[in-house]
Amino acid sequence: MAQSVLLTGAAGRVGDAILGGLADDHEWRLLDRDPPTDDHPGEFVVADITDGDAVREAMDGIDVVVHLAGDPRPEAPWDSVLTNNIDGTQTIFEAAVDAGIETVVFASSNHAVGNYETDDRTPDLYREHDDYLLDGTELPRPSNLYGVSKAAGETLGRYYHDEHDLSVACIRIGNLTEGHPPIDYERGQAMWLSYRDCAHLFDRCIRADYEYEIVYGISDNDRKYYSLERAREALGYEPRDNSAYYDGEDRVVEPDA
Ligand SMILES: NC(=O)C1=CN([C@@H]2O[C@H](COP(=O)(O)OP(=O)(O)OC[C@H]3O[C@@H](n4cnc5c(N)ncnc54)[C@H](O)[C@@H]3O)[C@@H](O)[C@H]2O)C=CC1
Ligand SMILES: O=C1O[C@H](COP(=O)(O)O)[C@@H](O)[C@H](O)[C@H]1O
Repeated sequence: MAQSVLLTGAAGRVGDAILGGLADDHEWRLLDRDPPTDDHPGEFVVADITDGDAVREAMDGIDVVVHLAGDPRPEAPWDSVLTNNIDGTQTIFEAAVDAGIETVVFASSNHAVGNYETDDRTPDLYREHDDYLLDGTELPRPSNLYGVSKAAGETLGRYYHDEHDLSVACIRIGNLTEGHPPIDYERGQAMWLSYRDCAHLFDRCIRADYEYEIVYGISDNDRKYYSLERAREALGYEPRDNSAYYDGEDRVVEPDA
């Protein structure tokens, strides 16, 4: 069933992938502190996610919040992730409770668990023969302060689920790259998320019934070290892309990819 969705961070890359695939599938209200530069579906609210009043107003009549807004830089400094990623995400969850929203989907990151990639595991971890898999039940092990902020967002989601009954899905997104997997970057190929798999995954998060979930958001890459089992089971995610279908440059080597 089509839902009424508030998409924060709508002017960014993940927002672009989601709207590129799902513009006609839901009723969209878009929010970003940057005004739109292109055509977009639905209403566009220019606001900062740390502005509780503006965020609460933007949630009026909304069923599902997809929360992408934040500082996405792995090297982002503490003051920025504290404000945009931690305070901003808490503002979103609190406003969602006030507005009677049922479901919040949170854009977490591979960097929440980046320090499982220890020297003794890499680079084999990024290769097809290696069978080490993280499955979403492991403790956070952030690789930078940005990753700390994403682990904090997941914990905020856990709290707002347990105390306020929100349904929350945290998606540990890998490396979203348009058109083809990252070139000359094994880690990026292991955690590649194609645009169409990204749109499909967020569609499943919008439509499925769940309590609190942490899942990995990557395509079905042969090189993967993140399990997709929970995303398949809890959300019905069925990825179609695989970085192995490319030749390491930008050419498709599988005819049906
Ligand atoms: N692109 C990727 O491969 C990955 C992205 N993510 C997460 O997905 C989310 C979206 O990432 P991208 O689209 O790549 O980043 P982006 O920088 O392209 O988009 C983020 C958007 O959020 C907006 N924004 C930032 N702070 C805001 C604030 N305080 N109030 C209102 N709007 C604000 C920005 O204006 C921007 O349009 C981020 O939370 C990021 O951490 C996680 C893992 C991988
Ligand atoms: O969380 C994120 O992760 C991706 C992939 O990380 P990288 O260190 O391999 O580049 C990153 O591109 C994106 O900007 C970030 O938000």
